[in-house]
Amino acid sequence: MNTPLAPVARLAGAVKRYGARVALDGVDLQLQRGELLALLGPNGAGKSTSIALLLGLLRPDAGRAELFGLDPQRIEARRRIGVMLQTATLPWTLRVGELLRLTASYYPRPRPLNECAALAGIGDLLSRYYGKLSGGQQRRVQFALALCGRPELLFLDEPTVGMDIDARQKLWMAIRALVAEGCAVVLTTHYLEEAEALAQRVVVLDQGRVLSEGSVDALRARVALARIRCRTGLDAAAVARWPQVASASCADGRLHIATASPEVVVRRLLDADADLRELEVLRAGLAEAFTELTRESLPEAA
Ligand SMILES: Nc1ncnc2c1ncn2[C@@H]1O[C@H](COP(=O)(O)OP(=O)(O)OP(=O)(O)O)[C@@H](O)[C@H]1O
Repeated sequence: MNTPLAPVARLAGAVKRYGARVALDGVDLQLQRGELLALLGPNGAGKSTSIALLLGLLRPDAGRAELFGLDPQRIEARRRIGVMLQTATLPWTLRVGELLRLTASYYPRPRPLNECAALAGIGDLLSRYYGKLSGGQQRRVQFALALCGRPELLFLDEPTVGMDIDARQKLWMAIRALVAEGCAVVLTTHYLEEAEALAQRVVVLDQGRVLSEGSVDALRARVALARIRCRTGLDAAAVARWPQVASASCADGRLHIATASPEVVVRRLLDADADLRELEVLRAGLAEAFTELTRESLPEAA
């Protein structure tokens, strides 16, 4: 019989307070080899604090944080991870190739420089000074630095902020290639389409607690919403008050509706507006599920 492998990262009942503020209130999460976990949640939910505990940058007030079954501050654990945080302080006066060689030298079994450059799409930037690159180019270099030690676990904290669409797509491809090699990834993002495109499992945090955990499909199913789009003269605010409508808003000249009862709402829309055009009914995406989940968790008084 196979013995289950120890998780590559684990928080168990993790509590973290900043003075009187409880940033994490008993969070459990686990990550296995080759798994991509998206950590989602509104601002202040506790995502960065969770990552800081797993990186050993902060210590939990109660509970445990482990990397590969070890204390995250142990060098044996740290050598096996790669990190791309939201802010990076790197020497501006070094060329990209120099930065990559320097960072790779800290690891016992680094990935060859050309391979890192190809994965991160920075082959043409190696002789440029880091400080003179654009924000999006700097993010790509930071990604190359995160993967150059051949990590078994990669932390990507909002990795594609500031990237154009092409750079984002290339980064997604590189992340998929790393996961296919067996690398585990913890990804935080506010772009829900990013989580949808990459994640096998999603953990939604809110106010320091795990609100939901499961596959992207399971999360969608839990919320069981559909999306309706159409061109209509109907007022979005009035439609939002219909009993079966979870939310309604106007964008790109169209009315966008989220509902658990699409058939009822479509019938009512067609009755209310004989000139209604371009009607579409789609399965809800992660964005609707996420909005619905975090809305449900608001206190009654709100
Ligand atoms: N150094 C600190 N001192 C005091 N409070 C803090 C500190 N860092 C975070 N907090 C608080 O802890 C809570 C969790 O913050 P955290 O940065 O983990 O959230 P987040 O989910 O990463 O948010 P964002 O999406 O905005 O990055 C918030 O209420 C935040 O205000």
